[in-house]
Amino acid sequence: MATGRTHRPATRSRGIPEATVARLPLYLRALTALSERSVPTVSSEELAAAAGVNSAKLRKDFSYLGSYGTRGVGYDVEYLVYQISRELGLTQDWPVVIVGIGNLGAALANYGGFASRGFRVAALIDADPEMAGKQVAGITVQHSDEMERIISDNGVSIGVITTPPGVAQQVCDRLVAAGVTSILNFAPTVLSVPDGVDVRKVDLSIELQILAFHEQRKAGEEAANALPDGAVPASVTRKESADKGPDGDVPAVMPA
Ligand SMILES: NC(=O)c1ccc[n+]([C@@H]2O[C@H](COP(=O)([O-])OP(=O)(O)OC[C@H]3O[C@@H](n4cnc5c(N)ncnc54)[C@H](O)[C@@H]3O)[C@@H](O)[C@H]2O)c1
Repeated sequence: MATGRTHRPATRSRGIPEATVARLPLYLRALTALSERSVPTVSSEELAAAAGVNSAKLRKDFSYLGSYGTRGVGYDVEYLVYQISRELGLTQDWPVVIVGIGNLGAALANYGGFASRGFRVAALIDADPEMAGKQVAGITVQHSDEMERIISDNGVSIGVITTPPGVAQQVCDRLVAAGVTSILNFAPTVLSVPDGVDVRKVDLSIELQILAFHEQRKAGEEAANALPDGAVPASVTRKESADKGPDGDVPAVMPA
């Protein structure tokens, strides 16, 4: 769901392209489901379908891991889970801090899925003195005055920003100065970071706007199909042209 990009070259240090890295979590999710059902091996076609990826792309991706499968048998599920987890750095514990413990920050803190994937919520930080000392998801919220000490004490390298957008850059700057080198940003703002810091942005409203665009297009196609050959649906034409950007050929999907 992350829609952002990382501030890194397209190829990682060990020669794995960024696009392959982005697909590894999809394979891992599908493989984990197979592992939970005690399925021992899987063909590239089955795994590609489960991960929603083209099977030729999957084979190419796995070749970067040095995993080629066995003809007629497929890939060993457990070994691939291990290989991908190792490649993604998930075989080690990653302490994470969440900054901004409002609706979203508290919901993320309460989400059990992070810990099972190797991400431990080490601290919750908020600027509101009323929030400091409160328990959220069994963790005591700490005041943002303590941010630098908390990051250093817990060896945190990943920070999650769920503050209002107006303060997100300032929070990001403090996180980076304190030693955080990866940021997951939920605030609808573009963050500037120095080289060596990765930022991923999650924005559900942009995802919804893209879906709205596709819904509108499908509705237009249905209306066109319902008309006799050659006729143009006037209302749809008007709506589409009104929603196009300045170039005329791109939808005006505005950032949140
Ligand atoms: N990415 C998405 O899909 C998505 C979805 C929902 C909300 N959001 C965004 O997430 C953010 C949080 O939304 P919310 O509904 O939880 O808001 P909220 O107002 O409930 O919570 C924000 C929290 O941040 C704290 N805060 C403010 N300034 C701070 C600072 N300088 N340092 C530390 N904490 C600070 C506030 O005290 C508050 O507890 C907003 O930017 C919102 O736009 C994103």
